[in-house]
Amino acid sequence: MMQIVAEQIGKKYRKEWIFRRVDLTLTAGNSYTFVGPNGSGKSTLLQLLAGSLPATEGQLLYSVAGKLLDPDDWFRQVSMAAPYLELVEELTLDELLRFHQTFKPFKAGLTPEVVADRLLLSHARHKEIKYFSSGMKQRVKLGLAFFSTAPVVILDEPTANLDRQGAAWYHQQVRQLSPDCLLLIGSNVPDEYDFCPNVLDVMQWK
Ligand SMILES: Nc1ncnc2c1ncn2[C@@H]1O[C@H](COP(=O)(O)OP(=O)(O)OP(=O)(O)O)[C@@H](O)[C@H]1O
Repeated sequence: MMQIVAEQIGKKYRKEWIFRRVDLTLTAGNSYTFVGPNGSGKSTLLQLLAGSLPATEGQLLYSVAGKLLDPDDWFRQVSMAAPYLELVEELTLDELLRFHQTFKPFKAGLTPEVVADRLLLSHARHKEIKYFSSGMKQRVKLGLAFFSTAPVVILDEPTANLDRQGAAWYHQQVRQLSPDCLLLIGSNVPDEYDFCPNVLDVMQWK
């Protein structure tokens, strides 16, 4: 079983501590939402937990069935969607899905064609991502996270840019995630995490 443990982690930018002494044990099969006001550190903490930003102090551990993973292999465990993570704009949707699949496989039976269909974007398969609307791009980012085999799914502001239909799609998909995955959300919108029993306020780590 996948587990992420944070021991006394802290992050400092220049002279300002964004958070300190964060102790967490995040276990597969659960979802956790990090909440807090704008600028409180939700995105920074999610990027640390994803292993994509280094901590200033403390230690982060990834383990599977009690066995520690090499930090170089963490990225394989994680699929992350966030407004600040860009898609490759020059590719068509079809090309992007094929490219993505080469380093993060989709779940069994999900071909790029099926994924495009699940994204409600079959009509846009041959359109370059740069011509997608912000809501279409957001659906693609979420889909790459939802449909990959990575056991850790991290969603920062998942319904940003989504219209009502897009938000309904998000709710439907997030509830269909495998019960064994570890889901981490960063949010200020209660509707985005109404299904999530573990809500953690980042202000406690100031
Ligand atoms: N690269 C950086 N250099 C300096 N300061 C940074 C950097 N990235 C983030 N910060 C600061 O860290 C703090 C936390 O930012 P972060 O984006 O994690 O907050 P957030 O809770 O996700 O906010 P929001 O709800 O607005 O998305 C902010 O004060 C921000 O200015």
